[in-house]
Amino acid sequence: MRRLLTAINRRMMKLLIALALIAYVASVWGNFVNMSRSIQENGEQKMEKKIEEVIAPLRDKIRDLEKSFTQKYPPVKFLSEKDRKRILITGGAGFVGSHLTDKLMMDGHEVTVVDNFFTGRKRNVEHWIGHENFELINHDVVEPLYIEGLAKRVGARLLLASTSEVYGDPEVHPQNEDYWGHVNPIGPRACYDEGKRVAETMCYAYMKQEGVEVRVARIFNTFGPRMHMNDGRVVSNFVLQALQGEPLTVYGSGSQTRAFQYVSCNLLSSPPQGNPEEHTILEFARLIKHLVGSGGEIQFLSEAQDDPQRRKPDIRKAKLLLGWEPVVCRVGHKLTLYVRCVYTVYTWYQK
Ligand SMILES: O=c1ccn([C@@H]2O[C@H](COP(=O)(O)OP(=O)(O)O[C@H]3OC[C@@H](O)[C@H](O)[C@H]3O)[C@@H](O)[C@H]2O)c(=O)[nH]1
Repeated sequence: MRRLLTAINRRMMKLLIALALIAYVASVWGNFVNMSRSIQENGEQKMEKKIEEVIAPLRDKIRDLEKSFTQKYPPVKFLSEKDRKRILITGGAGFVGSHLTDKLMMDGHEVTVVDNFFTGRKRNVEHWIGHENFELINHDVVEPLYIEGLAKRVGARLLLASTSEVYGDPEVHPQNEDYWGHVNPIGPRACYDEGKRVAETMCYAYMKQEGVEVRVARIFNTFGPRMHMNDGRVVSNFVLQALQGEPLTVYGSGSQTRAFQYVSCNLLSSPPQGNPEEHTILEFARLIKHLVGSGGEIQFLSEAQDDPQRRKPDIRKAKLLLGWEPVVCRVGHKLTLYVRCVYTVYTWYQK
């Protein structure tokens, strides 16, 4: 009996040991499985993180692309086939050109912009990219006669964007359409001034010889959003200098005058184009200083050679024949509107 019990106990012992062994192996195995699972999970997380890092910028790109597909364009008028014009704007991605592009697009015309992007910027017209009425071509129109030839071939009317610089340092004040100007042909400003004068000459010669319809707009000092910050003109210089707390650089005594025109006023077409509200450069410097509220002093530098001393457009003819006058910086509203316009540029630069 004792022997039987001992045998049973022994068996039980063996069984218990076997069970304990199995439990031990199972727990070791369980730990091993857990460990390898957590290693795997860790690895997966790391991998997921890496994939996410690679994918995130792609996802942003896709979102941008989707946005551009569903892009909302500025409101465009509907024009019938008969009234809708096909218009080519050379330099249409530049400062003035892009505002003209906006106006003509919103008026419902088909606009093709050709620009070599030397000074023009794609972002100035990017809000039209993809619109069915809009085309953007990167091309250098080196030869104005090419454009005149094109105008002749397709029977188009040609508008030349000329400048008040064709009057040089004027001896007639204010300057009207009939004044021939007073330009130093070998001075530092000559290339620009004479370049525009010869462009006018060629357009008129082409009109006489080939019967191409030509218009010339002599644009006076223009400012507004999309102006180049570093082109050295007085509006950009003063606004930037004031924003950076630097002295405002006035060339000469500052008694020379200009009549500044807000860019959108230019687009109502009439030669010459400008705001007949005349200010001295010193007044203008004080105005900017006051607006920006900077501590920058006014610094007088030496006078620029051949700098026109007085400039202001005579807009009587445009008013009489075309009913045109600047609407934003209108005469009579003096400083309030004028300040608002300068402020627009200031906020544009701040952006
Ligand atoms: O930092 C400056 C810059 C300019 N000026 C003065 O401010 C006046 C205006 O100078 P800008 O260079 O802005 O403009 P300008 O009138 O000389 O020429 C302008 O005229 C008509 C446009 O067609 C031309 O593109 C533009 O250059 C000038 O008397 C100039 O000497 C300063 O006193 N300080």
